[in-house]
Amino acid sequence: MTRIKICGLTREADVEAAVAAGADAIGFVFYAKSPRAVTPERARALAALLPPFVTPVGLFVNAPDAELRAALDALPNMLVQFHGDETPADCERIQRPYLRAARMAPGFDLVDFGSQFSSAQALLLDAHVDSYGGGGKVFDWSLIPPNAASHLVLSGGLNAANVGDGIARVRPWAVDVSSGVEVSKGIKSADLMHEFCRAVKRADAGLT
Ligand SMILES: O=C(O)c1ccccc1N[C@@H]1O[C@H](COP(=O)(O)O)[C@@H](O)[C@H]1O
Repeated sequence: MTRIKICGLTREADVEAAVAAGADAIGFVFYAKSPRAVTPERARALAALLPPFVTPVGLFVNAPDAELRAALDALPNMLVQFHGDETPADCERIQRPYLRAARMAPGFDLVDFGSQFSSAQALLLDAHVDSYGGGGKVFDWSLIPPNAASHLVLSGGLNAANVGDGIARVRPWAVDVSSGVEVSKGIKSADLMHEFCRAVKRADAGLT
């Protein structure tokens, strides 16, 4: 079963629709330069809507310690997604389970990256974009070496039309989507989230 993370939520209605669609994890972006950024207070209010077994995930890009700490304090059960240039020591210092984003491009050594971040719960594979992420860009999945990590989260430009192919080819532990279920940046579409989750279930059933 492929787990589903929907990232970059900013509105109560979108959180409720994502849960209804079947998301296993909901991402909150704590990166001020992102159009999807939320404050710790806002994320806490949104995360309060999550039922049991749906995980809040906090996304950070090279966050100063004080910002990181404020968000971690506001959401004590949040899984952390490091999406910038954080070192293994930066990631381990917070003493929380974390995902480490790898920005995939030709020549990137994912096996070496994975061994540096062996304490990560999973590697999240995203396309290399100047803005760090959320760019809706698909990377070349053939860049993923076999056995790159025990748990991979496939992301980068996924949508209902291509996620089945991604699952069939990469066999990830989870998929992560942001722009592919949006009507505009930070504003999700309930219909697109449902279509995306249905496409994942179809792929899991071998129907694509
Ligand atoms: O969503 C953002 O604004 C963002 C900003 C900085 C780093 C990562 C960001 N989002 C993550 O990017 C990937 C791919 O998103 P998309 O589906 O291609 O739009 C995903 O993991 C988001 O969590």
